Amino acid sequence: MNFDLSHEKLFTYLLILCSIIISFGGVVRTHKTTYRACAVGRLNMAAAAAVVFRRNLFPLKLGQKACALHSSCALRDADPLPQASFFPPNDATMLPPGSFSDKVAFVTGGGTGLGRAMTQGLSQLGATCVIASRKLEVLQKTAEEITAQTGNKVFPVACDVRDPAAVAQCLDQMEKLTGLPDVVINNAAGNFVSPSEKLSPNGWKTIVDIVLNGTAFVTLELGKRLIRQDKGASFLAITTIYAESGSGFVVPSASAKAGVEALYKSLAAEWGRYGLRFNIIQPGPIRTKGAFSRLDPTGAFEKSMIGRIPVGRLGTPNEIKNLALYMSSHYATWMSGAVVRLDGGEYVSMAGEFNDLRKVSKQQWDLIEAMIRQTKGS
Ligand SMILES: CCCCC/C=C\CC/C=C/C=C/C(=O)SCCNC(=O)CCNC(=O)[C@H](O)C(C)(C)COP(=O)(O)OP(=O)(O)OC[C@H]1O[C@@H](n2cnc3c(N)ncnc32)[C@H](O)[C@@H]1OP(=O)(O)O
Ligand SMILES: NC(=O)C1=CN([C@@H]2O[C@H](COP(=O)(O)OP(=O)(O)OC[C@H]3O[C@@H](n4cnc5c(N)ncnc54)[C@H](OP(=O)(O)O)[C@@H]3O)[C@@H](O)[C@H]2O)C=CC1
Repeated sequence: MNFDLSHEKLFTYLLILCSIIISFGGVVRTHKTTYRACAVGRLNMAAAAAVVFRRNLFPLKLGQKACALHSSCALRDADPLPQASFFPPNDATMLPPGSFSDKVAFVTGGGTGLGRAMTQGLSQLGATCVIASRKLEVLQKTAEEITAQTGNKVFPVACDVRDPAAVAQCLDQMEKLTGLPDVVINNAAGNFVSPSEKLSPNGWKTIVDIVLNGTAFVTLELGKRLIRQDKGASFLAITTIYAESGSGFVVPSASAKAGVEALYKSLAAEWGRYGLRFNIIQPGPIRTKGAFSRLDPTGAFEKSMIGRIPVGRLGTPNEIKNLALYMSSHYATWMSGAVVRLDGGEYVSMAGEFNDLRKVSKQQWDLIEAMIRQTKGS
C-alpha cells in the first residue's frame, strides 16, 4: 500500500487525533472549570483542524498564512469575485405595499433562514402569517420580531412535518387562528453532506421524511381542506438546483427534492381545476446558518463555489423573498407548474463542457487561435 503522508497531512491527522482525545477528555471530566477549559481547547483544536483541512484543499498564498493559523480567521466568509460589483443584490421588497392585504400565508420552516425572510416579506406586504416547524421557541422569537416590525400578526405553530398527525393538528390550529391560507410555502428541509457509503437507513429516511414526505403531508392535507372549502391558493416549494442534476454527497436531499418537483408539477396539472397553483424555486447557494453549518462546516468549499458562479457572489435571502412573493401573489396567477432557478448562473456554469476555458488568458487564446487556424485545409 502506498501511504502518501506529507508533513501537512500528517499535521492535519495529528490535530484531528488531538481534538478527538481532548473531546473525550471533556466528556469524562466532571469538574466545571476543567470542563470549560477543555471545551475551549476543543473549539480551538476544531478550528485549527478546519484551517488545515481548508489549506490542504485550497493552498493559501504566503501572506495569508498568519491569518490561517489564527482560529478567529478559520471560518471567515469567502470574498465575492470582482464582477459581483456589477450585480449588487437589491434587498428592498419589490411588490407594492398591500400586495398581500387580507391574505393568509403558511410557511414551513418560517422561523429561520430563507423561510424567515419570506415570512417577513409577506407580513410587510400585509399578510397574516402562520409559521410552522419543530422548535417553538425559535418560531416564537421570529413571530414576535416580525409582528413588531410590520404590525401584522405572525402566529407560531409547532409541527414536525414528518408526522402526518402533527401536520393535521397544526392545520386544525391554523384554521382556528386564521382560516385556511391563500399562500403556502413549503420551505422546511433537512440536509447534511455525507459520503453515501456512510449513510445509515435512518440517515436516508430522516432527510426524505422531512423534505419529500413532509412536503407531501402538508400539501395533500392542505389541498384536501382547500378543495372541500372551494378556496383557491398558491403553493410554492423551495427545492434546489441539484434537484435537476442530482449531486453526490447530498444524495437523500437530491432524491427528495427531485420528488418534491415531481409532486408539484403533477399537482399543477391535476388541481388547477380547484383553483390551486403549484410552483417551484430552485435556489443556488445562500448564506444561512442552517445550510452552511451542514453543507460546508469547515468553510473549505465556499470560495470554490463562488468561483463558479458567473455573477461572482452568493445569493441573499431577500432575493429569494422577492421571487417567492411574486410567484405567490396575484401578479402571477398565470404561473403554474413553473420551476424557476435563482442561482447567479451557477447551474449552467457547472453544466457547460467548455466553461473552464474562462481560466484561459488573452495570450493563451492568441496561441490557441493560431494553432486552430493552422489546421486550415488539413
Ligand atoms: C459552500 C456552502 C454550501 C452551502 C450551499 C450550497 C449549495 C446550494 C444548494 C444547497 C441546498 C441546500 C439544501 C438544504 O436543504 S439546506 C437546509 C439545511 N437545514 C437543515 O438541515 C435544518 C434541519 N436539520 C436537522 O435538524 C438535522 O441536521 C437533521 C437533518 C440531521 C435532522 O435532525 P434529527 O431529526 O434530530 O436527526 P438525527 O437524530 O440527528 O439524525 C438522524 C439520522 O441521520 C444521521 N445523521 C445525522 N447527521 C449525519 C451526518 N452528518 N452524516 C451522516 N449521518 C448523519 C444520524 O446518525 C441518524 O441516523 P442513525 O442511523 O444514527 O439513527
Ligand atoms: N441556503 C441555501 O443555500 C439553500 C437553501 N435551499 C432550501 O431553502 C430552504 C430553507 O433553507 P435554509 O433557510 O437555508 O435553512 P434552515 O436550516 O434555516 O431552514 C430549514 C427549516 O426547516 C425547518 N425544519 C427542519 N426539519 C423540520 C421538520 N421535521 N418539521 C418542520 N420543520 C422542519 C427548520 O426549523 P426547525 O429546526 O425548528 O424544525 C428550519 O426552520 C430549504 O428547503 C433548503 O433546502 C435550497 C438551496 C440553497
